[in-house]
Amino acid sequence: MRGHRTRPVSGDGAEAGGPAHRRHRVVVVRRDAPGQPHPGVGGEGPAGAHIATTAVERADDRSVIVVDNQGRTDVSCWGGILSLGAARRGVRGVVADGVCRDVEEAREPAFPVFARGSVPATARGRPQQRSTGEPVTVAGLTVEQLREGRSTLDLYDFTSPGR
Ligand SMILES: O=C([O-])CC(=O)C(=O)O
Ligand SMILES: [Mg+2]
Repeated sequence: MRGHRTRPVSGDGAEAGGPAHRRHRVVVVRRDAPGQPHPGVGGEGPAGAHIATTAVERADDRSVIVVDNQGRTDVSCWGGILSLGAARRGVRGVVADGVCRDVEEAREPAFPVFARGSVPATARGRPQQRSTGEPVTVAGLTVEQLREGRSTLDLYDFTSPGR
């Protein structure tokens, strides 16, 4: 991701991965392209939840949240309230293919935010969240959320010991 201009905006970058022995899962958020408002999937459209709040609700201390805002830099896709909510749930960090705001509000909970930079412009009333939990392509990489009961070994077709 660094090679694609995503950089640590808040927190110690080394913290985002956490201890190597822990199994992390990824909660992914996909946003619509600029100028293409989406009617919403599963109640997450214009009348639905604010950006990434569903991801925060679904995440826990094994989670890294990935936000696909298609590299958009004119409006944020992550902010201080989201950082606070995610930090309280123990989320390990967020990687946003876009920009964030309220960077200083992520510092106090020491919540790691990786983004393309920061911008003051709120996401409120701007592009709408399309879905949570569906695969996304971020900086050329497809990121898929692990389903309950699956481990990273399954992604490589390895069999977990004892199965
Ligand atoms: O509206 C936004 O861009 C998000 C925001 O400020 C926050 O989560 O605090
Ligand atoms: Mg804010």
